[in-house]
Parts: sequence; C-alpha cells; structure tokens
Amino acid sequence: MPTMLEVRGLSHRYDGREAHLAVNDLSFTVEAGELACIVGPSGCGKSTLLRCIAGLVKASEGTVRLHGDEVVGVPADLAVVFQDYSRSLFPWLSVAGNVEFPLKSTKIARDDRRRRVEEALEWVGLSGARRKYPWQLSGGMQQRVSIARALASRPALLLMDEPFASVDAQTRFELEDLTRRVQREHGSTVLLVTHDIDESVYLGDRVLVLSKSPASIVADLPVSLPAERDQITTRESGEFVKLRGEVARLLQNPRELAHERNA
Ligand SMILES: Nc1ncnc2c1ncn2[C@@H]1O[C@H](COP(=O)(O)OP(=O)(O)OP(=O)(O)O)[C@@H](O)[C@H]1O
Repeated sequence: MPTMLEVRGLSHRYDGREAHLAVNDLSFTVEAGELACIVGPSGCGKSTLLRCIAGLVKASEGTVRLHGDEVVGVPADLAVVFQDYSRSLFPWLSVAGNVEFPLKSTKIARDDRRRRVEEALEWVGLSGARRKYPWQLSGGMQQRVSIARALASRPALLLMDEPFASVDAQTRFELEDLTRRVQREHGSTVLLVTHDIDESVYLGDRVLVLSKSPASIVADLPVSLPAERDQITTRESGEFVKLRGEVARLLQNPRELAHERNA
C-alpha cells in the first residue's frame, strides 16, 4: 500500500506568556486505505496534532506530507469530522444543503455535486432525511450528516477528532460500525483520534498510543482482529481483551512498558 500520510519529527509549541510544548517529535505514517487510531490521555495534545496534520496550525518543527506533498495550509483533498456536530453544521441549511456546502467552492458541476450528495447520504443511511434541518435530527443523525459532508468531497485523508464523544453509548456503537463499513467499502484512509481505549481497538487497523503531554508516540500496535467486527462478539474475543489491556497498561505506565516492548 502506498503511504498516504507521513508525519516526520513533528513538534508544536504554543507561544505566549505561558509557552507550552504540546507535541514532541512525533513521526509515523498512515498507508492508503488504512484506519489508524490515535489514543492518548485527555489534554495530551491529540487535537493539536490533528490541527497540524490538517494544516490548520503551522507546526513549530517537522513536516507533514499528504500523498507526498508537503502540507502548507489546508489541503483541498482532506476532510475533518469534529466532535461537536452542533457547531459544525449550519442550522439554516437542510441536510442536503449542509453536505453540498463545501462542494460549492470547488469546480465540480452542479449535477455531479448533487449526485455526490445523494450518494454520501445513502452511505450514512440518511437519504430519507435530505430535506430536514439539523435541529430536527438527533445528535447521532447530525454526526452522520457531518460524516456524509466529509465523505462527499472524497478526501484522500479523513481526520476524525473524538467524533463520537458527544453521543450516547448505543449511538456511539452505531457510528463506529458505520465508520468501519464506509471506510472498508470505499477504501478511505482514516486517522481517528480518541481517548477511549476500547474504541481505538475496535475501530483501528492500528493503534498509536500517545504519552501524557507533550504527546509523543509510546507504541504503534497492529490490530489483528478480523476485518468484520461486531460490537458484542469482537469485544468479547481474547484478542480484543488482550489488546485493550496492553493499551491501558501503556497509557498508565508508558516509559517502562515501551522499554520492555522494545527490548
Ligand atoms: N491555542 C492554544 N494556546 C495555548 N495552549 C494550548 C492551545 N491549544 C491547546 N493548548 C494546550 O496544549 C495542550 C494539548 O491540548 P490539546 O487540545 O491538543 O489536547 P487533547 O489531547 O486534544 O485534549 P482533550 O483530550 O482534552 O481534547 C493542553 O495543555 C492545552 O492546554
């Protein structure tokens, strides 16, 4: 698989009266068609890392390359799904209008745009809600609109920043399954950030474990669960239980265990 994302020696320091090193010398790659999860403790620098990758923040040091091109500013073929769906959708636009909105600033012809919107809504199971407004939908449905909007642009890389942290547990399971299904059906490359250990193992083809602030990589674990996953049986499987234990231990005691793993 070709490399889609390459992060090399990335560090970011917030300047100001209280200068703060948020990300410290991170290097990793994500291959095309892979779903990689980043898991780290609250406040460790996960969002900062994603903002640097998305070109929203210029890293103090290091480089980010998307399909070989250095990221300077937000790449046209990158999409982000944020945690807070209520602030990322326009309340005055219908569901279809929200999904179409970013496509309007591209050269994609109107008919093609409409086709993409219909297709993306179908992928997330929202074709029947196309004329509704965000405030007429449940939280989970609103987040599905955000996912459809991101997918409609057919991004080379989809970044997801704690995308299911604001929905209830049942909806969270549904959205996790939707993300894996869509990612596999369309071969999308996804980098998803979460603080939820179980979610990182359930969703990921790989889990990158981050240290406490400033974020650095403690481990890069392949997930050898079957590609077809199920919220009940996968979570009960020995491999799942073993991996979630390993991630939990790495988060609790990063230096010692990372040293043991590398020994
Ligand atoms: N604009 C900013 N200016 C100064 N410091 C910042 C800024 N944004 C974040 N920080 C600091 O950088 C550190 C990392 O923040 P970041 O939001 O990246 O972490 P996170 O892992 O995403 O947190 P959470 O899990 O709580 O969402 C924190 O200590 C935070 O206070």
